Amino acid sequence: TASTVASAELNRRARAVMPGGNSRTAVYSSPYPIYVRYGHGARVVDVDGTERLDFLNNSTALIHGHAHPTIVRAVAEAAARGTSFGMPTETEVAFAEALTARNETFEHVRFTSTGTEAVMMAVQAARAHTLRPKLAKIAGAYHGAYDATAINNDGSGSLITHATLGIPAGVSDNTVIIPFNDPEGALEVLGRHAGELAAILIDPLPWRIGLVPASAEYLAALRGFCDEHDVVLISDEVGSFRIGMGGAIAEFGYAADLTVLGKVIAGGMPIGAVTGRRDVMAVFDPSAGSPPLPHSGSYNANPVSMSAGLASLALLTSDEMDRINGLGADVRDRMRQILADHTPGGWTVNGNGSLFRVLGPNATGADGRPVNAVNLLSRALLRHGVHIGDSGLGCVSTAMEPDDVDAFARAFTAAADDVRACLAQ
Ligand SMILES: Cc1ncc(COP(=O)(O)O)c(/C=N\OC[C@@H]2NC(=O)[C@H](CON)NC2=O)c1O
Repeated sequence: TASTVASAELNRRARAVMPGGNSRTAVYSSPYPIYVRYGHGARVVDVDGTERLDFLNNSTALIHGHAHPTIVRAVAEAAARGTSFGMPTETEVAFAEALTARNETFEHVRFTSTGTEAVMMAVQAARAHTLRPKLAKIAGAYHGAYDATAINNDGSGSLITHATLGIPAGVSDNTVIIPFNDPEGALEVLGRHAGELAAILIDPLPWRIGLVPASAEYLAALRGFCDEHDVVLISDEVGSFRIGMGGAIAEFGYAADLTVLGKVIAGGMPIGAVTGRRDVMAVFDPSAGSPPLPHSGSYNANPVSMSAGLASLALLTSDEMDRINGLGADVRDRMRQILADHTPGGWTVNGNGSLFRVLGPNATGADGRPVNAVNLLSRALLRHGVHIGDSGLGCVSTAMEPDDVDAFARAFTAAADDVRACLAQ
């Protein structure tokens, strides 16, 4: 097993100055995370010098892998001209044109620095447009750190409202929870709040529920309800936009009123975007005096993120999307076969396009205690030179070739054997 001494020492220093030594819950790992020294293409090298294949790619944001030369050049050239200004730049206009060209429902767009902010502004825009207070979201779905959405966002699927600690009733009372992929159940809940709903917020391929796609019947039911009651349908595609050239809900044959984007659209630089119907986006328009919904942010549309975005979208051609979606299907099939051949069963591999998520059984360890089999698998993969999320999330990047999928499969086989040895026989 590769040394992690340098990571342990860095974490000791980190704990002295940060809660748990951590700035981002999803990156935390006990007893300590592995610290990265640098990444290149499909690989990352840690501070102890160990190289691994990176199939997590920073929670799938790095669709072109690490330090892609075109993106590095775009970032460096932009930074050399100044990293941010109190005035707009041409790259903001060019990126807005490139992004809105990807889907005919993207009539107007507005930039933020994170997906969380974009979700927040989409919900606020829907409330300002409809002057209604309530937001409906899918039980279990994650939409970032905005408190109105940090309710029932842990993948549990329970319709019982449970909010992140400290969220006041004044916030959680305005968030309505609907079941996922249950058209009748969702319409029953929505019908009880019809006149008070500003928006229905969905992720068409929700991570925490297991990366299972929204069904056509479910999307049709929500679309129909929104049309009937003038409710804004918001598709949060921070993670799922990458499954098709126009995004996820378009791939599934439906259209949202607003779409929230992030991650891959800037290929590794901080980014978020709200895009959609011109009449809803008009709440942000300051040209008629003060806008109904003012929205600022020190780095909104900063030229470095905009330049990285132009480079990322230019690299995300239809051929490249088809290629990584093909590799994604191959990696999901390989994992299913390996788990079937090398473990006692109870595993599922879900995902669309270049995304995957491995779900495992509630297992018992050799010591008779319950174990999180997916966590065991992700740790075993780290020992065999591959990084995926500790919840089983991962993806293929455009920096990958079939040889990388072969190397992944070899490591996955060894990791599956390790997991089997850890489980009660
Ligand atoms: C659908 C969706 N909406 C909003 C966000 C927030 O964007 P951000 O502020 O740019 O991080 C995100 C951001 N990150 O998703 C991370 C992803 N989502 C998850 O639910 C899990 C986190 O749980 N361990 N693992 C992950 O890596 C998102 O996926």
